[in-house]
Parts: sequence; C-alpha cells; structure tokens
Amino acid sequence: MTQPLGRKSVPAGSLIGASAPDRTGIVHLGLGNFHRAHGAVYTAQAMAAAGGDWGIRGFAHSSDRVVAPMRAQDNVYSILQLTEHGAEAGVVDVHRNTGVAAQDPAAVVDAIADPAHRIVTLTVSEVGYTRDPATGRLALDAPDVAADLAAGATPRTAVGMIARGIEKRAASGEPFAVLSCDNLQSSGEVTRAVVEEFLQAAGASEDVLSFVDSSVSFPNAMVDRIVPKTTEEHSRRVAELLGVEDRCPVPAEDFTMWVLEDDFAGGRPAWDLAGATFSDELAAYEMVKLRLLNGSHSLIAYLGILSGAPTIDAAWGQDFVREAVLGGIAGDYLPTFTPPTGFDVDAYVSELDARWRNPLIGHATTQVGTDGSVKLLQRIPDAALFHLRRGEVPHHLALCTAAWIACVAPPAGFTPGPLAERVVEPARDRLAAAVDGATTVPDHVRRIMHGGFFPVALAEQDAFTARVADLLTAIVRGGARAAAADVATSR
Ligand SMILES: NC(=O)c1ccc[n+]([C@@H]2O[C@H](COP(=O)([O-])OP(=O)(O)OC[C@H]3O[C@@H](n4cnc5c(N)ncnc54)[C@H](O)[C@@H]3O)[C@@H](O)[C@H]2O)c1
Ligand SMILES: O=P(O)(O)OC[C@@H](O)[C@@H](O)[C@H](O)[C@H](O)CO
Repeated sequence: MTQPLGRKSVPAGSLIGASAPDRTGIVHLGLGNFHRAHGAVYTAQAMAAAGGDWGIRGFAHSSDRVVAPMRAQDNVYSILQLTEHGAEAGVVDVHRNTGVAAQDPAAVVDAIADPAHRIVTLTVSEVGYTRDPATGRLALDAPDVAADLAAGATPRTAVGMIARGIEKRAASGEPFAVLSCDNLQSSGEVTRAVVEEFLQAAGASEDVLSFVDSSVSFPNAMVDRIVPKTTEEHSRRVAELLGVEDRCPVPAEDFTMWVLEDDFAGGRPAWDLAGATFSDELAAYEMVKLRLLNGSHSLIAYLGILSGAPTIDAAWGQDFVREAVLGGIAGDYLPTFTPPTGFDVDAYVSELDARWRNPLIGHATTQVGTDGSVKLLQRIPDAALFHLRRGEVPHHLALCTAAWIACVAPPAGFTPGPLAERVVEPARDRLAAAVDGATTVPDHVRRIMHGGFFPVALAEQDAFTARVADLLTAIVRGGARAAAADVATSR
C-alpha cells in the first residue's frame, strides 16, 4: 500500500527547490497543469536559492478538478518529468492556499487587494482575456463581461476580478505586478489594456486609474514547457518512482524556458537564479515561441486530428505533417521576425523536433486544438499579413486555417472524424450559424473570414480567403494529406 502524498510524507530527497513559508506573496489565477509545472517550479527553486515570502495563493477558475485533490494532500503535488530516456519525479510545495474563483470570487478580489501580495500571475488560457477577436479589445458586449461591469456585480471573469481587486487595493497604494503566463503576443500589454478598458467601462475613479498607471506593472513574458493533461497512468508512475499516492501529479517534458521583462512594481522572487531569463527583447522571444512552437503546434494538431492521430508525437511521425510544418517554419514564420540577439533559432527548431517526437508526453492533438478560434489569433493573422502585404500567399498558414475550419466548422457533407468531434471550440455555434446556407466551399470560407472570427485586416485579404478555400476543398476531396501535398508544390 502506498502512502498518500502530503506535507508529512514528501519522500526524502524528492523536494524540488524549497517549501514556501506560510506567508503568501503571489496570487495565481488559473490553477491548472501549466502553472504547476512552470511558474510554481521556478518559484520553488528561486526560494531555495534566495528565500522570500513567495508562497502562492492559487485559484482555479471554475472547476475543483485540481483544487480538491490538492487540498486533500496539503496542496503538495509531484511533477512527473517525461524524457525520451525515461521518467523522474519530484515534489513541489509552494501553494499555501487554494480555491475555486467561481465558488468564491470575493476571495479572489480580496487576495488581489491584500498588500501582502506583490504579484498576480495568470494562466487563464487565451479565452480568459475575454477579447473581441476582430478588434483585440475587451469584449464589452460578451455576456460575462457585461455582467461583471454592472455596478455592485460579483465578477466572474478573470479581467473583472483583477480590475475589482485593483479598485479595492488602490486605497492602500501598495504597488504590485500582474504577470500573464499565457501564450499571448505582448502578454503584459494585452493584460494591461483589457484591465484598463474594464476599469474605464466600469467608471472607475481617477484615483484608481492613476494607481494603475503609477503602481501596477504588467511585464511581458514568454513561457515554454509542454505540459499535457494528467492521466491515471501518471499517478501510477509517480507511485512507482516515489512510493506515494499522488491524485494530481503534473506530467511535463524536461525542457523549460521563461523569459520576462524585469518590471515588477512590488518586487519578485529570484526567478533568475532558478533559470529564468530577464530581457528587454520580449517581443522577439514571444515571436519565436508563439510562431515556431505554438503556430506549428496548431498545424500539427489539426492535420493530426484530420488524419486520425490522437497525439502530437503520432501526428509528427507522419511525413506529410513534418514536411508541412517544417515548410511553414522556414517559409511562412521565420521571415516574419528578427530573433532575439544571440538566439540560436536553428537549435530551437531542432529541439522542437525532439520535443514533438517524445513518445512519453502523449500530448493530445485535441488538447492543442482546443479553443482554436482564440488561439489562432496569436498564431496566424500577423504573420499572414506580413506576407500578404508583400503580395505573397502564406500557404502553410492558409493550410492551418483550412484544417481548423475542417475540424470545427466542416462544410456540408464533410465529416472530419471522431477526434474532431472532441475538440472543444467555444465558437462552434457561432461558426455553424455563420456558414448556415453556404452553397460552396469558397462561400463557406468567405462567411467565416468575414464573420468576425479574424481581424478585419486579414478578412480583407481575398488572396488568403481564396487559398484557404482551395485547401479546404482539397481536404474535403482527399483529406489532410492531399491538402499538404498541394501546399508542398505551391512554391
Ligand atoms: N500546457 C502547456 O503546455 C502550456 C505551455 C505554455 C503556456 N500554457 C498556457 O497556460 C494556459 C493553461 O494551460 P494548462 O495546461 O494549465 O491548462 P489547464 O486546463 O490545466 O488549466 C487551465 C486553467 O485556466 C483556467 N481557465 C480556463 N478558461 C478560463 C476562463 N475563461 N477564464 C479564466 N480562467 C480560465 C482553468 O480554470 C484552469 O485553471 C494555456 O492556455 C496557455 O496559455 C500552457
Ligand atoms: O496552451 P495552449 O492551449 O495555448 O496551446 C497548446 C500548446 O500549443 C501549448 O500548450 C504548448 O504545449 C506550450 O505552449 C509549450 O510551451
């Protein structure tokens, strides 16, 4: 019988970094797997190197899937690191209090307002920023946002909770930082913009607005570590390796990277001593990550879903997927940005090959393909416009868009298969309404491109819409492989 994991049963020598003190200095929103394998690990290691009151008060958004088992084991959990050479496990002990925001939103607001908390970190997913896809601004008309804006309302969106927390905190004048750890370009600027837009729409006082301006920082950051969902098998492996029963371990690859702007109004843990990089070239780091990894990841996922590959390594194992992705990196993504000074892009790309090949990760194509309507906005439009404005068509970006449409808004008469049905896509109903009555595949695509799902600047590019339509037609007639073959001969 293995012993349940708890603070008293952490196996000797297995602790990653240091245990946090009881005082919390960080509030985290979006207590899921990524934060637990990334920000929390850097924080544990930073405290081992330099101490500090950086315990984490963590809130999941709406489900207690992670919080219930964490609480049952004193908020301690293990990281199961999965490499091509095998697995190893270690325990993280930095969360001092956990809860579910939807069950007690006032607790989130109070935690943000508490001057003891000097950083609010976020992994609320791209959807959690509640932006309008066509404009990139806070979606003031979205029902949740509109409800949060009502006077006296208890907030339910992450942006609403942060804004109300700031209003309450302004009286103390205590500075702090809001640090987005989601896959967003200009993550800090985006976060500041939606919070300020919320405060303005809510009629916040001049004192509050000037507090945000002078005392709340929103550093940009690039985050990188592939962290899939937890399965029973992961708990079984942890029991084997550590001899304890962990009901909420986090599987993760061994690669990890964090690049941040050093702009923390209330101070920060010594994350630099834990391996994080502080840089002034965040935009360039974000481009590397969001385009080469995440943009390619979406293409692997949608081609994989359409060809029956349940995991990223299975999809990547198909030649046509690899060729399409490497073609997209070289032809459509790399020309669009200048990498950070001294950064070895070739090494990053060859490491991507090893990371996507890793058979132990088991990263579901359906997980990567989730929320495409929001995620693709970070991965496609700006890079596509770079080419289109030069008179060139970015075929691989058109392929990714066509494959996404095939999965979540298939044209009449086309069935994308069982994996596609499992993809969680918040815009499914709106997409279905937009294409209702479409007579041809080009009409189907035109309705989506002009339906408010993409920025107007991309929708206006007829050459892109036409290429997406060609490739969707190829998918309908011959599958993902046929569309990739069409792209391979396009240059
Ligand atoms: N998993 C990875 O490999 C990885 C790597 C880099 C970055 N990220 C970033 O982290 C995010 C979360 O990934 P994860 O693996 O932890 O997922 P997860 O499903 O384990 O956790 C997601 C968290 O986001 C919260 N959330 C979901 N929708 C929300 C909403 N509308 N408003 C507020 N909160 C919401 C959930 O409650 C949950 O706490 C990703 O969307 C991405 O931006 C993930
Ligand atoms: O996390 P998402 O949903 O933004 O995107 C899915 C994956 O592309 C992503 O999680 C990567 O695994 C991660 O960004 C690697 O650092």
